[in-house]
Amino acid sequence: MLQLVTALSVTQLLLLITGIYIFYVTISAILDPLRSVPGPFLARFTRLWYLFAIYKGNFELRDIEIHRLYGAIWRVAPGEYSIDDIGAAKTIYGHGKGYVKAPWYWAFMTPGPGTASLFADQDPHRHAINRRKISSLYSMTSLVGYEPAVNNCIELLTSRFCEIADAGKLFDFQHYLQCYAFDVIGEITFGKRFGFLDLGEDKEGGFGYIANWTLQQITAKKQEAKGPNVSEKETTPDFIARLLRVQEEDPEKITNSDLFMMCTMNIVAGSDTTAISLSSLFYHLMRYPQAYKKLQDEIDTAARKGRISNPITFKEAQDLPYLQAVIKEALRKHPAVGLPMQRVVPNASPITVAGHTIPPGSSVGINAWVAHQNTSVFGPDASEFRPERWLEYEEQGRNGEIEKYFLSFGMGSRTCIGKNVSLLEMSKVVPQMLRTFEFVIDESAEERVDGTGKVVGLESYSRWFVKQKGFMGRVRRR
Ligand code: HEM
Repeated sequence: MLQLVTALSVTQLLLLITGIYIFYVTISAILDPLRSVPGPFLARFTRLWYLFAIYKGNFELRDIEIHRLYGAIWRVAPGEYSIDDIGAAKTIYGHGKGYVKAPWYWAFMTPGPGTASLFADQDPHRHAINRRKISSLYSMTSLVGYEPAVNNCIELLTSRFCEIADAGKLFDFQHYLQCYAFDVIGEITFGKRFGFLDLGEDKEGGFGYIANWTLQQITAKKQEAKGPNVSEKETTPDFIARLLRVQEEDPEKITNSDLFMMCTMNIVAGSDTTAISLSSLFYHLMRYPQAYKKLQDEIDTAARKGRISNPITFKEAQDLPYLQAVIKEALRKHPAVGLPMQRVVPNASPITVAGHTIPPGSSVGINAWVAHQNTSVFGPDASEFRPERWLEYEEQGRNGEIEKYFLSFGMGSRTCIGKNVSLLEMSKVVPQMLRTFEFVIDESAEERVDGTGKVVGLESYSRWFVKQKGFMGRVRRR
């Protein structure tokens, strides 16, 4: 046999390998116990269909479209399924159900043995230990300490918008909201901004730039901690200072690689997501003038009656019901993550969706974009931006029920640890901007239209995050 193979030319060998591969995937597809699950033909045989669909940059829309065609489940790749089922969400993401993150998350792993980013870790035990180490830094009580950092960045964003308003310039909203989100998370994490708002521009270099910057800040903070100014050390409220204090007491508890991982995670997971959500919020306010006016009235009335300070505190912002409904609706309408959040079906807890029992080892996930367009949960107007729906759910006592399918921050044990931080950033910046400026979308903004010609949102580009582009607008002082 070996002699036969070695006698083949390179072309013949390649043809043989291709033939064996095609035979293998065809037999696997025929014998697949879930062959009745619908989906694109190619996706039965290869992951390439899924990879290509993601590469095109608008998978979230494709996912909605295909669910409309096939219902609650379709195959994205062999052994991998996209699900749209509120009952399944509890099983897939519920605490203690044993559904771990799928191998897809390896793409986000940090190099190095024994280390794993909190976001990508597939080991539930190690993940729980690491999450516990830092969860208090994201708690509501810790947030008060981060408010001055947010205030500083709001002040800078206000200065940039004043300059743009006075120059009568057209500007890209997404860009400035991105600068804001990066600088806030920089200041919260390291007590130091990236400086994007100071310059009005961000820096090229992606993850490499962030990793370098993080290392520099950790080194600087460690030096500072060794310095004589102990009183400053004790009052500094930033994230890294708190971690260093824990490390000093117990170096085993927070290792150097923990420090690096936790700080970079804040930047990587917390900046684009917040900028995307804020862009969604400002875009929808401008496209739904009634909602804009209602929010403006709520803020102006609260300011007139002295119910909000300048700058507004997080506590005061939480007491503005329409503002909170607008934030939630912006998160619902344009979730930051645009792919199904895939988990592996465990032996102990299989799942049945639309009559299909999915075997252990398969990958299943729900895409927040699909969930949030589900009309049986969010009503026939699910595709509309209507903040009032959140106030109605509350009145009807249905909040708990709806929350089960609100997936902007994920769900269960892997739910977003930075949720409160992002709500702090959003809740403060929106009223501050609206009481100072008037925003108008420009006709040159790039928008998505559906098959009927209806505008459905801003043009976006997605791989994992669904990032808006061409969000051009104007700002005037009020
Ligand atoms: C509006 C802003 C944000 C959105 C929409 C968002 C969304 C999400 C989602 C959907 C997940 C779960 C992903 C999955 O299951 O695959 C997640 C996890 C995570 N997020 Fe956020 N996020 C936001 C802000 C932040 C901020 C500000 C931080 C940090 C300060 C942060 C840090 C993390 C971390 C560390 C995880 C992994 C948690 C774990 O696996 O235990 N996020 N986020």
